Amino acid sequence: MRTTNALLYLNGVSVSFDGFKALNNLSLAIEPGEMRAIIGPNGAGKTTMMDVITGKTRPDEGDALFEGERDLTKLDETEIALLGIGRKFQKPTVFEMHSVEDNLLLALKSNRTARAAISWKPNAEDARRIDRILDTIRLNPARARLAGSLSHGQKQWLEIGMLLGQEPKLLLVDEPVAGMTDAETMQTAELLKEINHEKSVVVVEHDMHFVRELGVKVTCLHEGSVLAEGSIDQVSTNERVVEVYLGR
Ligand SMILES: Nc1ncnc2c1ncn2[C@@H]1O[C@H](COP(=O)(O)OP(=O)(O)OP(=O)(O)O)[C@@H](O)[C@H]1O
Repeated sequence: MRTTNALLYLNGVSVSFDGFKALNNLSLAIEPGEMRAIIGPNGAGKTTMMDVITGKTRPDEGDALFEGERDLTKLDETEIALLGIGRKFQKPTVFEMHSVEDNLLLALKSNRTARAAISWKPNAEDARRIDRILDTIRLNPARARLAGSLSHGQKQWLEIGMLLGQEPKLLLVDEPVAGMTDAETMQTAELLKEINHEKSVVVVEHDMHFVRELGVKVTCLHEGSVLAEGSIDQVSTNERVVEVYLGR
């Protein structure tokens, strides 16, 4: 097996559905501490890539190495989550009838093994962690509110907070700003930049204002492989990217 210093290294990954190649020899490396934005037209393979990283989909070919040694293609979804890869899906799935704070407590609790979770009581350290997360996700003033009463954007932030409660090393975030107001979108960029001080992040997003605001390296996928990679200015002026994605 190859050795790599990358946190996440996809090498020649292919996935076919009924003969259709959703991923086609995809190679990509995310460095430790990096935040990467992934863009690309509908059907480019972004979700399938996330599914391979999280063990939901097994590739037909290729490796997916985490921290240089763990082959994600040999692990199941739970094992991959325990390794420190957390995923946030597009639609928020917070517990609407619980308070913001209790949602975060539940996330901390579910981070325990089933046996340890039964008798788990939050201690002072857990309380500090929840305070920190609430500050990061801008929901400290709303900590006692029912999650169901939050705006769509706030629910997305709460779910990002719940993900942080699991203490992942790498966060995968799928279209976080879809349906957000412009102000929420810009705040989400700030929030992810803060999170990136401590964690690596891969964010899939169509909103190019948001991607520009992130100010990170961008990868454009097309037909299951990398079409272009570089700064937002390099990628957004790439002729092929304009042709297949931005110019539509
Ligand atoms: N389980 C499946 N069975 C059959 N085809 C699938 C399956 N999952 C994905 N595909 C196909 O694979 C291709 C890649 O899909 P994928 O969802 O990864 O793209 P995407 O880049 O995430 O698109 P979007 O921006 O619309 O979310 C699409 O053509 C899709 O129809």
